[in-house]
Amino acid sequence: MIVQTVPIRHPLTLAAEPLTPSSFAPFGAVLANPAPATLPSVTLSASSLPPSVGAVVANQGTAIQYRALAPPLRDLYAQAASARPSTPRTTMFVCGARELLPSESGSAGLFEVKVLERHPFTTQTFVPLGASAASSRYLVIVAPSLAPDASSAVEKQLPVPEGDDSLPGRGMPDLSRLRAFVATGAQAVTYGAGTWHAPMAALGPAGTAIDFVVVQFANDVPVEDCQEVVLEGGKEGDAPRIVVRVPGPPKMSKL
Ligand SMILES: NC(=O)N[C@@H](O)C(=O)O
Repeated sequence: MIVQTVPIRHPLTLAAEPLTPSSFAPFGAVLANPAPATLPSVTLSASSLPPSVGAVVANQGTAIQYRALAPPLRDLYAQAASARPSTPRTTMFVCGARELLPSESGSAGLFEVKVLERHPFTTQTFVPLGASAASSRYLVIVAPSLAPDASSAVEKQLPVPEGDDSLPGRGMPDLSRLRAFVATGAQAVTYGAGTWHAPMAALGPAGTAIDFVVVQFANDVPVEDCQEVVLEGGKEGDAPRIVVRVPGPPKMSKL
């Protein structure tokens, strides 16, 4: 549900970066095969598996399992004011490719960020389904939280988990520190609990879509499940906007 309108005070154009586990670590986790060239085999030795992702040979040598691919999913609804219990949810978002604004710089185009949202009590994982690792792409846009504004009555009333410094906290998004990442069809992404993020933005030709399996917890109390803010630059034509410069798709090599 929409909880607040946040004014855009300064125009911002930021370049989308490639999504990597380390660059995205402050906001959540990237899920991808850590060693795509390593295939399971009965003769595979532990030393040829990547370290620190919990790699083990599984299924009688016919699989590799990465047991520590990402931090555990989080369900913090025990702290929700309604006391309404959560349940795990597996849903699907069919995300149509977003229209990009024209850009003069030779990039694929510009994506305008108009809305951010957070799920204060749950992680949320998006797994692209059937997407091409080489050609499917989507934008992951996130922002850290500002320090809480004690003078804001709206903010004070928003339900968020308390007393855990590892969480982003109650504050509104820090628009000056927004980050944008380009993910490929070979990557899934988990937004950390309470992390401000833009609604999923699939990239690609008009009329195409990416299907995502989405895994999260929810209790059906709208303000506890999803808090949205609308970013507003004002009514004038030259009002400040936030735009992400999206690089063009990778060139396919011809055989
Ligand atoms: N991220 C996204 O596209 N949407 C949501 O987070 C949602 O729960 O609506």
